[in-house]
Order: sequence, then C-alpha cells, then structure tokens
Amino acid sequence: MWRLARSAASNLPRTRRFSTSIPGPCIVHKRGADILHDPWFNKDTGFPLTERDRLGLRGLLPPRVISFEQQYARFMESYRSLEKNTQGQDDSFVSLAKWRILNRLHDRNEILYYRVLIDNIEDFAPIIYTPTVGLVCQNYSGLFRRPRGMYFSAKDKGEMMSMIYNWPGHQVDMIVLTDGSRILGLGDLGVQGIGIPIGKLDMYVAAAGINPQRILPVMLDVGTNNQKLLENRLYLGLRQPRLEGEEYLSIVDEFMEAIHARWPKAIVQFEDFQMKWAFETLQRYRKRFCMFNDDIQGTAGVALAGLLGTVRAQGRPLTDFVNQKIVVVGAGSAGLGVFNMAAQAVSRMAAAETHPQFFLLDKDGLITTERKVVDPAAAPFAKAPGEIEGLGLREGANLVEVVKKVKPHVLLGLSGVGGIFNEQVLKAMRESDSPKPAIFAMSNPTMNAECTAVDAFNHAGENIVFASGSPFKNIDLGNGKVGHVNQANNMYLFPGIGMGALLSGARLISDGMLQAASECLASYITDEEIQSGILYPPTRSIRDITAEVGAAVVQAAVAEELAEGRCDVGPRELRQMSKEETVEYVKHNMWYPVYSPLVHEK
Ligand SMILES: NC(=O)C1=CN([C@@H]2O[C@H](COP(=O)(O)OP(=O)(O)OC[C@H]3O[C@@H](n4cnc5c(N)ncnc54)[C@H](O)[C@@H]3O)[C@@H](O)[C@H]2O)C=CC1
Ligand SMILES: CC(=O)C(=O)O
Ligand SMILES: [Mg+2]
Repeated sequence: MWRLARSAASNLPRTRRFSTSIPGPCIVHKRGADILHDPWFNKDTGFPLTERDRLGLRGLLPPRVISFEQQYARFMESYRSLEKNTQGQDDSFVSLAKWRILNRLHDRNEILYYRVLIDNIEDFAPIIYTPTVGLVCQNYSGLFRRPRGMYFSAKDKGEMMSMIYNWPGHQVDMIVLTDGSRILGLGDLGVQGIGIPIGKLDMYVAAAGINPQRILPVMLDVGTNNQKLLENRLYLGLRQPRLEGEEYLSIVDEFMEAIHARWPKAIVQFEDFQMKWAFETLQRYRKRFCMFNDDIQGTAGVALAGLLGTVRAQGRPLTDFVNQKIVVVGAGSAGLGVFNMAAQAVSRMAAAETHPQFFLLDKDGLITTERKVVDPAAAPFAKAPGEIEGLGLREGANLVEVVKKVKPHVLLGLSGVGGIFNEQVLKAMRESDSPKPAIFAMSNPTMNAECTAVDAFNHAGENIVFASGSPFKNIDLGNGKVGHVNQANNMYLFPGIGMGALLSGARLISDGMLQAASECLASYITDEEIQSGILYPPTRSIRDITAEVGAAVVQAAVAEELAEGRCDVGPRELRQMSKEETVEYVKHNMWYPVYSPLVHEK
C-alpha cells in the first residue's frame, strides 16, 4: 500500500545532528609523526596537550591547541574566501578549486572533513558528488595525488583473494564498485571512474552515517575503449581495450568471491556500469550476494517516488498513476529500471488487463515491436503498431512528434544527452493532458541534463513540475512566484537502501525492500509541499530521510524473513521494533564525526 501521511517519527524536527554524546576512546597502534600522517587519527592542531604527551607528539605541532569548532570555522573561512576570490571565473576552474580544498582536507583529517561535509551538505554535495565529481573523473589522471580505495585490474586475475587482505581496514560494511564504463553521462572513463565510488561513499557517510573506516571504493580496471584515454600519456589505467564476454565476467566473479570471503556481510553497490553489464551482473549476483545496482534500482525508486508526486500535484488520487502517459527518453540501465519499477507499481494498483501508457525512446526514436533489433530488456516496453497507429505514430518517431501526439503527463530524460529537451520539445509539453505537466531532466552531470531549469519554465510554462539529476537553482518567475527545482537523484535512496540492508543483516536485497524505500521517499513530502511543486525533500534533510528510508528497508527485510540481524540485534529484536523504534535504531547507528580521545597500544 502507498502510505501518504508522514509517520510520527518524520514529524520530529529535521535535525542535522545525531549522537553527539561524549565519544569513547579510540585505540591507536602508532605514535608520533605516523599519527599526524594518518588522516583517520590526525587532529592537526586539535591534539590536547595530554594527548601530545601520551602519543609522542610534543614538539611536532605548534604549541597552541585549537578546538574542533575553531578548526571547523577556520576551514569554512578559507572555503568562503576561495568562493569570494574566484567569483566571475570559469565555472570548471572554480569547481575544481573547491574540490581540491575539500580533497586536501579529506586526505589530511577525515573527522574534520566529514563534519564540514555533513553540516554543509547542500553546499558540498555538488562538489563531492554530481556535477563536479564528473569533472574530477574526466581530469583524474592529472589530479591524482594519493590513492583512495582499491584497484583490481585484469592483470590481477588469480590474485584477488590475497590482494583483498592488503586493505588495512578490518571491517568493511559498504563497497561501491565501478568498472568505469559509463560514468554519469560522460561515457567510458576507464580507471578515472574511481571518483564515482569515492563520491557515492562520501554520500553514504554524510547521509546514512556509515562509518568511513568501514567503506571501500573499488575500481575494476578491465581496460577502456576510450581512445583518447588510451593515447593520453598521463592515463593511469590499463592501456588495453575492455575485456568482453566470459573474460570480463570471470574478473567480476573473482572480485565478488574475494570480498565475500573476507567480509561476508558487506553490501556491494554496482555503479555506472554500461547497460549490458549492469543488467547481466545484477541477475548474476542478486540472489547470491547482498548487492544492488544503483543506476537501475536506486534511480527507479527515486523516479517512481517523483512520478507519484506528480500525480498528487495534479490533484489526482495515487491510483490514477495507472492512467499517466509517461515518455522516457533513454532506454539504458536507468530508463529501463524506471519503467520496470513503474510497471510493477501499475500492476499492483490496476486490474490485470491494464496496460501502462509508457513510451520509450532511444537514440533511434520511439521503440516499437517493428524494430529489427530490440534489446531484450527494452522489449516489454516496445509499442505494438496497433497501440500507436491511432496517435499517428510509427517506429522511430522522433521526440517532438511523440510529445506532440502523446501529450504526455510526464517527460523524463535518462539519455545522457544534454539539451535534447529543446525549445520545440518543451513548447510541445504545453499541450500536455496534465494540468501540471512534469519534466524530469535526470541525466548527469549538469551539461548532460536534457534541459536546464530556466529553459523548462520558460518554454513549457510556469505550471510545470520540474526535476533534474544535478542541482539547479530555483527560478524566480516574477510577482513573488518561484519555479521550484527538485533534484531527482538516486542519492535520496541508495544510502538508505545500503544502510537498511546492513542493519537488517539481509541475505539479499529484494524487490520488496526497494519498493519500501521508494514508498517511504514518496510519503515524505506533504500535500502542501507537493502543491508548491516540491517532489523531493531538500538535500539538507538527507540524514533524516535516510533514517526513514533505512528503517523502511529494515522492516521490509524483516517482513520477508530475509533479515538475519547484526551484532547483538537479531531478527527477533528487529521484528519486535515498531516503525518509530526502527527509525531510532537506524539513527542510533549513524556515525557522527567528533574527535575521540586517542589511546596508544602497541
Ligand atoms: N538522476 C539520477 O539519479 C541518475 C541519472 N542517470 C543518468 O542517466 C543517463 C543515462 O544513464 P544509463 O541509462 O545508465 O546510460 P545508458 O548508456 O545505459 O543508456 C543511455 C540511453 O540513452 C539513449 N540515447 C542516447 N542518445 C539518445 C538520443 N539522442 N535520443 C534519445 N535517446 C538517446 C541510448 O540509446 C540509451 O538507450 C546518464 O547521464 C546518467 O548520469 C543515471 C542514473 C541515475
Ligand atoms: C546519479 C547517478 O548514479 C548517475 O548519474 O549515474
Ligand atoms: Mg550512477
């Protein structure tokens, strides 16, 4: 059932901080300069004098002790002056400068880094995540200073089971894995795609409070088909074409076995794999490991929550979702993931004979059963000629034609093609059958968005509902009216899916757990918010949202008897928790960055 009322727990104030009680001591097996060079233990000038004595740090730091709050303020001051001093300069230059200053802090002092990230997530998500992370990946070989995460390459075949023990952390809870083959909408970036797992895991720490000592970004370097990278003398990955077929799968298999052998309870998120491997690996592993594909499943849940929001925005009951005409542009892992989940929602809501009114386009236009070769994953959404003849449409019809003739309630882009929702397409949306047409330009990063927010409101009209994958500012429509810009990004779900799977100790991640996550996000927004065009909560509430989503996932895992529990909280205890208690349980398990007293042990 789709729940709409906000739960009692979500009516609590949207606080930004959790678990600020005095931290317990932290054991460190190093002394002196080795501590200063370890970003996990380093407190810079924040080491109290007693600790400097205990840890052999006396004389290695300037004498004055600076408090955590002062260090925080000092960093924010330098960040704000960077912003001021670079005003008017080239956007990419400024974004990279901001990323550098944050990355330097990340490399030096993780506790301070995560505190500034969590407390300023609205400002910093666009730097450590989309859109800047895309620019970072594109320039990674030149930007590289220190390694982060692990790299497994085609040359490591047969060695992964032992290599995995090179990772210094004893426990790993969350792994984000990519092969770099489809980084955002930027294509094959080979080894440079490592920036994505790093950015996603930063979001895990910020949103879900996953302990950063227990995260692992991973790059599977199986080569690249990006000729420019292969010719770039600075390129840091394997200089060979991508492995294909069984050779490719044997590398992924070996990696999955290796991580499972060392950390059987770790959750693995597959990210930014090209479509053929995204679907294939999901089918191959989802029953054997606790894993999910964020681009297929996380995106689908976020999009579905937004689509249900658009039904509410039209003043229609949720069951009217079955009558919505939805055009999706992009028949890749993300677009097909959205239609699959939307079709499941329709079949839950409607009579058996109801056919969803979904229209799917790829680079060759409208996909129909007449097409010579249709990808099996797209086939269920190919239109039969009989379904579209009445509309005057045919195989391969272009986007403008489709929008003009279908008059869709929703136009959703997951094509990776910047600007494809051009003036003509957006103007055609004025004739939509919906009183509040919805335009979702979900491709990332910003330059790959199907349209900008300004163009959407200018050309499609002020009564649209708008969402984009990367952030845009709200639009001033004049006369005190605001065109609200939503960020339809899987960041609203993947942290809660991962956290819920982890805390429930689920054996696998089921469709029911993903559906629960999506329903929870959909129910987070009030009717009043929906009426002003708000479909998703603001990024600054992401910890609260993630706590709710995580709890929904835990409860779904319990209901499906997939939960095996974690540490001293077994399935029985989880089953006995009310919804509110489950939310509190998730919040209680969220890590929050504070300096712990360090105690040396040999
Ligand atoms: N907002 C979010 O949370 C998410 C956004 N995305 C974005 O979605 C985009 C696509 O991702 P995937 O589906 O994984 O990629 P993909 O490569 O699997 O699929 C891309 C699809 O777009 C189609 N396409 C290419 N040019 C086109 C054109 N001119 N007209 C119509 N269709 C065209 C292709 O035929 C293909 O079907 C990327 O930009 C990615 O950043 C992906 C996941 C989540
Ligand atoms: C957001 C995301 O996962 C993507 O653009 O691929
Ligand atoms: Mg992705």
